[in-house]
Amino acid sequence: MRLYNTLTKREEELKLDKTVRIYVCGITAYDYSHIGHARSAVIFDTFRRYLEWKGHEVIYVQNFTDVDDKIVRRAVAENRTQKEVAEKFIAEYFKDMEALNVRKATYHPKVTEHISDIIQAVSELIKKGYAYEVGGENKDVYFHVPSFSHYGELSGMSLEELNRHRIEPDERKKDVKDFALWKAAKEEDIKAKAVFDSPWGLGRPGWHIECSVMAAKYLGIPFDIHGGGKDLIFPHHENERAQSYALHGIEPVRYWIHNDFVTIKGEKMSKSLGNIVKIRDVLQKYNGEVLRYFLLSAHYRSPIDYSEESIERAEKAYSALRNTLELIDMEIAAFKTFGGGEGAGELNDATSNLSANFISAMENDFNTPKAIASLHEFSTRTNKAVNKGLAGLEELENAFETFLSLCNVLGIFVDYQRVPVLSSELAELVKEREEARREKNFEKADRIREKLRERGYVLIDTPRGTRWKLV
Ligand SMILES: Nc1ncnc2c1ncn2[C@@H]1O[C@H](COP(=O)(O)OP(=O)(O)OP(=O)(O)O)[C@@H](O)[C@H]1O
Ligand SMILES: [Zn+2]
Repeated sequence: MRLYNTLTKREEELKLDKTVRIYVCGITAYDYSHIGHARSAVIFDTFRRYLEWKGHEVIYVQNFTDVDDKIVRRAVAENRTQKEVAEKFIAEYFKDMEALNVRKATYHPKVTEHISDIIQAVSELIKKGYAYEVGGENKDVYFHVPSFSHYGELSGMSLEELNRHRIEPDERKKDVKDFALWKAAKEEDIKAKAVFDSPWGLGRPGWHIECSVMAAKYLGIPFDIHGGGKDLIFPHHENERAQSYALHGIEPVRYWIHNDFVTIKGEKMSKSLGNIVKIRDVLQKYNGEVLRYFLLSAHYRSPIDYSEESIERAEKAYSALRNTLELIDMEIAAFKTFGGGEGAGELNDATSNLSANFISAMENDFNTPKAIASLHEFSTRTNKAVNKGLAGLEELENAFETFLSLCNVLGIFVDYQRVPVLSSELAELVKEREEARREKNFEKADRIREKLRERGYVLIDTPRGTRWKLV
């Protein structure tokens, strides 16, 4: 599989062992999640599903930032604690993710549950000469950027550009680029109960150190893949790499993978711009799988623009795939109930093309829109073959299995309920009804239709005979 690596800035052949270790930055839990957050979650969940489908074991870690300025601000405004705010939005996040078929990670570590690991890492960075303390009773600790010679390589920023970014201004810093590993407690932090005891007094971790520490703890260093939205490349991932490299003395991550944004009228969806669409707002109107399909319908390294029209288009396309799945399944159930189904093998070619094209798209920088196009090509061909009565039982079963398993790789139709084979009693009724229709006894035909509906089946009349599905 080839993937674009942000660190080397080119596509590379992924070299993976049987076990693949992935870390993806999670949300800062201070508000409901929007569909920009959903994109990152869905893309990396799909990546995980694909690797598992290929036979890998995936250890997947996604953190929660549960202590941070924005959480503290909200807690103080609402007279609550940091923990209360974070716990609420973590629970809401899980609800949203469930609707999108985003599986739980192997581990979902939280910052507040790793304070002692973080303190240990910060102490070590000081000991190794990469970090320094400033201040009085409660101290700040900064990472000294000039002490790490590879700084800037991930984001590809020059020293000049880096010096222009005045993050965390503090005249006590030795260099403008230095960033916080540990932050001395402020009044607000104490109010929100967001402070911890440390060798530097009361305070809390800076943002970046959490990911270095939790990734190393759950995955070991180096690990295979680090993901996140592209807004995280700088400063978050640049700083994370610096910390981990300094701590472990080696390149900490083998492949850095970043997704582009969900935009709205061409602008990044973000809380600060006030143009967000919450996941749950979309779910009011659309099935979670439709939103998921929409998010996968663009290449992960291109922006995707959300609008009412674009999600509606996704819904139509999603339904077309679902209809084909059902069409195949109904045909299988009919053959299994009534016999017949010798086909000319017309579908076998469509199925093997589907497999080949889907895999080649995914292997080529995880091209989900191309993979989706291969599903639609298959769908068109299959609809034609089935409707013309050219598809036999064996080829249909083969087509069904392949099609569903590839859709499941994308995380759609994961709870698909098979169309059942009819019991001999119900099969007899269906035959009687066909007979009644031939005799133009529509009253009887309707009575039988009603009877089957009561038993949970909807009947569909086709030129090839009766088909049915679950109500
Ligand atoms: N519009 C977006 N499109 C795609 N991914 C996004 C978008 N906004 C955030 N992400 C990604 O979602 C994950 C969680 O982000 P985080 O909680 O830091 O966002 P945030 O800073 O609270 O969001 P916002 O940008 O709205 O303030 C990160 O991987 C981030 O890159
Ligand atoms: Zn992170």
